Amino acid sequence: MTKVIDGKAFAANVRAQVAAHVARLREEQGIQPGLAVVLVGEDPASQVYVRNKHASTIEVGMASFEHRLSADTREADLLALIAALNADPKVHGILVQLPLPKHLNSDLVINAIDPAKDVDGFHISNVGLLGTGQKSMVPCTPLGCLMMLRDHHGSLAGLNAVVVGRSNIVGKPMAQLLLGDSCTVTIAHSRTKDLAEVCKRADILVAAVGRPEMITGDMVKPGATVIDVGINRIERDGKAKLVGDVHYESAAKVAGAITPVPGGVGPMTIACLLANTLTACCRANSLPEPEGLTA
Ligand SMILES: NC(=O)C1=CN([C@@H]2O[C@H](COP(=O)(O)OP(=O)(O)OC[C@H]3O[C@@H](n4cnc5c(N)ncnc54)[C@H](OP(=O)(O)O)[C@@H]3O)[C@@H](O)[C@H]2O)C=CC1
Ligand SMILES: Nc1nc(=O)c2c([nH]1)NC[C@@H]1CN(c3ccc(C(=O)N[C@@H](CCC(=O)O)C(=O)O)cc3)C=[N+]21
Repeated sequence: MTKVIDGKAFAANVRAQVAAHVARLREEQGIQPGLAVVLVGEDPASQVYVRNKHASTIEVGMASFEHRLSADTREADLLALIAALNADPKVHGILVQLPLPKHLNSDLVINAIDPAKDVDGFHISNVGLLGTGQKSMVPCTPLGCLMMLRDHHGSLAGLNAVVVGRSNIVGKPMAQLLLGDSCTVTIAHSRTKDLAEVCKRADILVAAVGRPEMITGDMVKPGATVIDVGINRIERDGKAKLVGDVHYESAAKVAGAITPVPGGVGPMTIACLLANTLTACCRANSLPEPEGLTA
């Protein structure tokens, strides 16, 4: 029987652990973790996502600071806001929603965030720390995937992992985390030859491509664990629908375990954002970090 990995339930459990830790921090230390989210422009998908994040932040007892800037915001003004958030002791985590409008240099903006407050783990310092196996802030989506994989497999050591996609926000950090857990890692991308054959070797197959239902059952090794990171809004039979990068129906027939979309990786991403904010707050105050919520 194929196991459906319930990311929604898993995420609820992570959020409950975060909430319990936050309550203790407030009672025992008088400290409230705070998360600032910066949204530039009016991309509708980003707006939904930012609203969800705000609600979850409040729900676990953290302070939420939202900054909505117009699409034509000047780079200097965005950098000034980041400098103010870096200096604000009530803010322990800063997230700048991506993608940014084209006239803004996202590398420059991300690298302006204090690495200790970079709860996305995108700052060059955190990328370097992760790559060298040092303590860092770990990107939320790959961290969520890792938590589900560890829960399902116990040890990942020696397993063949294939990550399809090499973006800085998902594919590359995912590969680093799997390597950190001693998988034999392959990173596939748009120039990979015979993608089906490469995927078919995977005990763990992570799809982060951004192409609706591209990974089909015939590309999956029988019994493999399939993690679907994709979030694609498509129209089918005249209705709007959310689908992953994996063709769920055919892949689920072959896989040993699989994450659905919605209800898989997405909810874990938000839960890990809260976990990272809590971790950042504990580090900022030289307090013990939450256990089981970091990589
Ligand atoms: N659930 C969640 O929390 C999150 C979900 N997402 C979703 O995950 C998906 C990936 O996001 P992201 O990493 O930002 O996307 P990017 O567009 O930045 O990267 C996509 C990657 O897929 C590769 N790719 C594209 N086409 C093919 C192909 N035909 N065969 C093999 N590889 C291909 C690209 O290769 P190349 O480098 O050669 O161009 C690239 O490396 C999206 O659907 C996104 O919405 C993203 C973040 C969080
Ligand atoms: N700086 C930055 N950090 C990010 O982590 C980041 C970002 N920018 N830009 C956009 C992507 C995308 N992303 C998602 C998070 C949660 C869901 C999520 O909760 N999805 C629900 C469905 C939600 C729905 O119905 O729309 C689910 O899969 O069940 C989706 C997508 C984070 N991203």
